[in-house]
Amino acid sequence: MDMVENNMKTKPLDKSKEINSVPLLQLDELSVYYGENHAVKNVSMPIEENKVTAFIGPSGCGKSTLLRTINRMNDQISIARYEGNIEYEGLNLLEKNIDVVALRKEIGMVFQEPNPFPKPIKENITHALKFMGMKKKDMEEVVENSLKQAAIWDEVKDRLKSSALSLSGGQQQRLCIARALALKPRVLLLDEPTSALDPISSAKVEDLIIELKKHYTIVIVTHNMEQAARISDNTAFMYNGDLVEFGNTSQLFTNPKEKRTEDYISGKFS
Ligand SMILES: Nc1ncnc2c1ncn2[C@@H]1O[C@H](COP(=O)(O)OP(=O)(O)OP(=O)(O)O)[C@@H](O)[C@H]1O
Repeated sequence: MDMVENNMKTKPLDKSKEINSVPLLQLDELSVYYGENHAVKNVSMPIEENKVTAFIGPSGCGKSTLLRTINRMNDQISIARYEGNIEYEGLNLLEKNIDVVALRKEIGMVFQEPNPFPKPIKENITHALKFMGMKKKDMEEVVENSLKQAAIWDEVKDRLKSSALSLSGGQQQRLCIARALALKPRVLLLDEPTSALDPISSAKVEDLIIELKKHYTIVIVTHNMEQAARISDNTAFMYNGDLVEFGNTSQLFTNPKEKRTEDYISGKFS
């Protein structure tokens, strides 16, 4: 996908936080400010391809800000500004000339509250495809495939013309995931995608995330440490804007290197 006017080279990266494979995204000395508030402080970490990376940490530590910076959602906040690099395919995604619309197709996002359009189920998928000029017969295939990938096809295939708002919260969230998948992203950013759902719906979304990582790279913000332990391969623990510890999830949960990580995962503070 062509996301820039001119191809550009990024400066050499700090590889100190790198893990075994070549990462799809590399965050390098990334800082995000809201006015004077330094919300994310010099974060460097890799995001591996076809893995689930979880961001955990107490409320206000900068998890969502970090997530939203990856596909430039924070551009919509006038007082937000950032420094550093997010390297992806040889580009720095924070450069001004990045086409953020193309970027958000390639790095899609699903939010905490399911937010389907108040339109028929099928139109939730086809809405963006129409704008992209896709032919009707190609759309049928994309609708079916993306609903199947989001593990909701069997539940909706006979009611595609019903309003998306007639679905349960968990079904709505899987529809939102299908809507993001229809744009053929490489990366999915999930901001607490199960926190508004009941346990059964949450479990379905967790199963779906594990299935989706075969084809997509997933980054998830979660307050739920059991969830991070269950579904993620790598975990970043943040505290007060700092990346305190990053590493393999089972290692971080069973043998954390930092005292603050240990205190957080053992429930000494929340
Ligand atoms: N739109 C905004 N405008 C100004 N400041 C913001 C904005 N969004 C977040 N912040 C500030 O940035 C810091 C980090 O917030 P952020 O929402 O990223 O944390 P979080 O770890 O995701 O929290 P939570 O778990 O409660 O969602 C906080 O100090 C917060 O007040």
